[in-house]
Amino acid sequence: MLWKMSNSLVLKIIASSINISKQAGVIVRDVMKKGDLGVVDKGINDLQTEADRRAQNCIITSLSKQFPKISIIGEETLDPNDKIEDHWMVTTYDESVFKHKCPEEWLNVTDEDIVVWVDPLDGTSEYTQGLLDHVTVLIGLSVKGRAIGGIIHQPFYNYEKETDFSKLGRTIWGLVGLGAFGFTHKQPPVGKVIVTTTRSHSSATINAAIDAIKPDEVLRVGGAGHKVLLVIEGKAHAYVFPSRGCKKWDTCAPEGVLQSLGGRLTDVFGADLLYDKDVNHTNELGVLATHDALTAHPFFLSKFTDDVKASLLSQQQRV
Ligand SMILES: O=P(O)(O)O[C@H]1[C@H](O)[C@@H](O)[C@H](OP(=O)(O)O)[C@@H](O)[C@H]1O
Ligand SMILES: [Mg+2]
Ligand SMILES: [Mg+2]
Ligand SMILES: [Mg+2]
Repeated sequence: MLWKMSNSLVLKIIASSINISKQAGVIVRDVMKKGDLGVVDKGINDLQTEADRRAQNCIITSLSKQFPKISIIGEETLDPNDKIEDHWMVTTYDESVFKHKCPEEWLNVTDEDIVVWVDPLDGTSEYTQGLLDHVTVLIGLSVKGRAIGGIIHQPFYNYEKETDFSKLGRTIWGLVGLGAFGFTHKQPPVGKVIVTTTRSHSSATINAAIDAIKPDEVLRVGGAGHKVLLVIEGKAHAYVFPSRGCKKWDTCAPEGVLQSLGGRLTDVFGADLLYDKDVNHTNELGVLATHDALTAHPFFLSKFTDDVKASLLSQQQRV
């Protein structure tokens, strides 16, 4: 136990969150298997299911038990009287994380520096429509307001080939300074431009921004986590979303993983997203995520016209 105690707080949170995300994935699959999704309408085009509620209870209860002094912010507003089942409490670590040396920059991080952003089920609308590979569980780690790592658990990975529900799923994690694990990192094809964007929250501004890029292909899919997976697996060069609506819990884990691989996620103006505990939860000025911080990111940023930027600023002012 002593060797575990000597690990950095950052590695411990990641190692714990990996196992917690897998349990949340079990919950998400179980609710689907039972078939009663318990859908609640939270607003326009914004659903919550029993799986969102149970998975968030699992994640928050487990993380706050293990790390009582860190800040944890989850997407769902839950009933404090919800029943927490015993097996939702995860206290184990993914031991493989401790084979890595914590990057020096994260060695002295303290509880007060940390905010964990939790999206218990990203892609809820797609979950209710049976687009199961769009669904992820996101646990993002921010330190002093910046996303530095995270877990993207995809509970239905392989569902088109694998019929045994208990064998489904994969867990990708990353930490800036260390890299990302649990999948094969690929660069997107050279000589063409592929972008991914929303399938269910489109707008004239988003379409105008995509037209200006003149992409060879547009992948309209659900889930912020899923879109960033497309970028890190080389299926898209960029996730383009010049609109408000995406939240900090949608972007923190994907940003942490993407950055650990040399990619970048910013708003449409190229500014870093901030993840302090008192920050506005909405990414008001949109999201751009690209596979490469140095060349692709400036290229896509340069394609946002003044009209697209003005539209985002005017939406922000109306809030
Ligand atoms: O966790 P949920 O509510 O499913 O997260 C949403 C995001 O908030 C939303 O931005 C995404 O929109 P698009 O798919 O239209 O880009 C949605 O897919 C979910 O990830
Ligand atoms: Mg939601
Ligand atoms: Mg989400
Ligand atoms: Mg969600």
